[in-house]
Amino acid sequence: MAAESRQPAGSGLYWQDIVYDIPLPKKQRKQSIAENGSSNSPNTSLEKGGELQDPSRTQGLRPIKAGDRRILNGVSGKVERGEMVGLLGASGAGKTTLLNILSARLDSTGELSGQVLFQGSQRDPESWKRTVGFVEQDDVLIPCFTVHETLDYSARLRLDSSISNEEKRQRVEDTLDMLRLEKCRDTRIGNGATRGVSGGERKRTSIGVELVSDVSLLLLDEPTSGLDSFAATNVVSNLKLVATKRNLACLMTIHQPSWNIFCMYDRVMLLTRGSIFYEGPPKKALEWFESLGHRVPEGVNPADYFITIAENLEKSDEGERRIDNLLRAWRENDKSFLHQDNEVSTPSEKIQTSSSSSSSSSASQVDRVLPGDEEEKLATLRDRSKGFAEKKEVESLNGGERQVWKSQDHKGWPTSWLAELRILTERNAKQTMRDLTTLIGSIGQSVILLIIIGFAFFRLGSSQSDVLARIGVLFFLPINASFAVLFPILTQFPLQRQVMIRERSSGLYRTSSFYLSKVIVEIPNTILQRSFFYIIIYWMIGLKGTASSFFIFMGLNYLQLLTSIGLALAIGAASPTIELANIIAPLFNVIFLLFGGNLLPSPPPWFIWLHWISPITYVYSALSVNEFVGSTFDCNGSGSGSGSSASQCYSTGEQVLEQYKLQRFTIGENCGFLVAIAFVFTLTGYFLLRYTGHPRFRYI
Ligand SMILES: Nc1ncnc2c1ncn2[C@@H]1O[C@H](COP(=O)(O)OP(=O)(O)OP(=O)(O)O)[C@@H](O)[C@H]1O
Repeated sequence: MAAESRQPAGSGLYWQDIVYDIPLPKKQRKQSIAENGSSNSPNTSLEKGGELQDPSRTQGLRPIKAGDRRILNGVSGKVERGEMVGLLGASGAGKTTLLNILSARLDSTGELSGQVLFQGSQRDPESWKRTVGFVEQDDVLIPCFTVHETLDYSARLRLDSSISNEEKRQRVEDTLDMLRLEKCRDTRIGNGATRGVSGGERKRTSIGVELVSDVSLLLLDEPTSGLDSFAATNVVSNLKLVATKRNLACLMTIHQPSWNIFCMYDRVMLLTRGSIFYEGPPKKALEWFESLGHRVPEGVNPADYFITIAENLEKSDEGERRIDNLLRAWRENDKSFLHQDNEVSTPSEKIQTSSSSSSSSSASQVDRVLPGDEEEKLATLRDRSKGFAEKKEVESLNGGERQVWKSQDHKGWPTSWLAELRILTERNAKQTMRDLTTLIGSIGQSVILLIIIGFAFFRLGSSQSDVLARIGVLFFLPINASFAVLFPILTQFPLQRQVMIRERSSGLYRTSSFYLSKVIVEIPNTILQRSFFYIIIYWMIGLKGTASSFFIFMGLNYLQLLTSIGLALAIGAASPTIELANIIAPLFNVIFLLFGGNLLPSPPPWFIWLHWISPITYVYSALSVNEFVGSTFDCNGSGSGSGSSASQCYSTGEQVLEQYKLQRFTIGENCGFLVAIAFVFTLTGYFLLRYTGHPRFRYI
């Protein structure tokens, strides 16, 4: 394949002959395979559509297989250090897919080929995550933190432990300054529920999160989407400044930019149907398209116009021919362009590249890779590109403007496991304490239930009806705790999990330190919140009342809280969204409730295991043993005994335990089971998080 022999090299990111095919939807796939014979045959039905849909024929790329759809058609390009390049195209053109391929974050669907080189070599999976900054379209930030705190945590987690705290603080200040975030440094990020920074400030904060470390390459997916034109211009002009100052290679996708923004790029790449139809300085695009007969009408934004003519919105044959011509013209130009320095050749003339796009024009010496597989040419190319990189570095230092940060070793983890744990625990604790809605909601719920349960079972005595009330309340308390613990954790965990996935994609920390920090914060938080409930309810209800039984009551409830925290973390780890978590959580609670008490006197044998894994089984049993052993009750004239009939009387607590089969295990044994269940649930959560929250990379 052509790509194998052409190896570009340079100071930035290069990609060559990227081809990406995905399977068609099931029905169309079946039909396509049926028409073409087998899934390994070339997709002839696509070829009938014309040259446009068969890039493999003209470009020497692999053919599209039956049942597949081509998303990217042999796309090549580059971004040099210090350069800001815009990737434009209509919706569905393949911009995000290309960005995902370049950042190595493409999912495992589809067949991918081509080459991506960074600074002359293939991307090294060991260091790539920390070399590239990737700003996703949707900001994943923690709403309760201020802009400064967000960047500060990012710096502490991203920067090497060899960098002093003072320098880390300085980098945060520099980043705030560079992205013009000074004015809102102490404003919270906010979300739909609480007002925070503006959309543009939020986006610049997301960019700052990546920039605070010394990434060499910044990829951004639609950083201006959802912003008004002022905020969008602001974001792009800031990025331009940062790319120059920090000598960053910066590539961003953008949808419908204003002409003003369009002209800010050093170079633009226009994409349609997975193929490039223009690449070069933005202003030269006017001449290029005019030479093809597409003069921008008066009053129309040229950037919009270029994208529109490469779309067949009218769904006509003429539209198809127009797109065909645009792609063919660029492909033909592209070939002659391979041998040009600083020039964009049009079919009718050669257009000298403007000197204003200095970085791209110098870079264009290595812009296109020489055809053929001659090693000598390749070596020359590498030398030229390295010379270019060195020259730029010297220029930057002489200029004094550029901000050169001490480079880190991008391999391995930035900080030690203990430092990760400390920073993440601090961040988690702060987040939990600041989530006032959840905190007030949980406390409010506890107070209401305290009043209702407390008065419903107020000061139980020793009558037979109070015996049943005691049994009832000892079953109800763990059930209530299970619901009360699960939901607050699950309202926070999915967002934290999302942040974790983003941060782990940048190689910031290990899953174990993140997860342990969560456990460390949740245990005291839950225990503190629930303690006042247990203390008050114990005395309101009038349970046994001895010191030892009170402390055992508290201890047993705490152990049950640990099982609920473990369950919440396991559900949260497996649920990508709050919605899913809120569907799964009640399911477990209801199952544990149903099989954990006396609701089913004899559970079906094939469900008996649910009885044994339910924490309610053990806590209910232990609470009952704690309450009833040694207690005596009034019979009020009814006969004593251990029978189950309503007329029978329980005169001792032991009779109650026997009747309800609650004395199978001692309190100590029940505690052992609860500890084991809490441990298994928590550990399951860890493995689920490791599996579901594992960032996946795909290199070519
Ligand atoms: N894994 C996938 N499964 C199904 N379709 C996919 C997949 N990946 C990409 N596509 C399709 O590839 C095409 C290009 O998608 P991509 O997201 O790259 O477009 P885009 O140019 O970024 O569009 P937009 O500006 O709307 O985000 C779309 O038609 C999309 O549906």
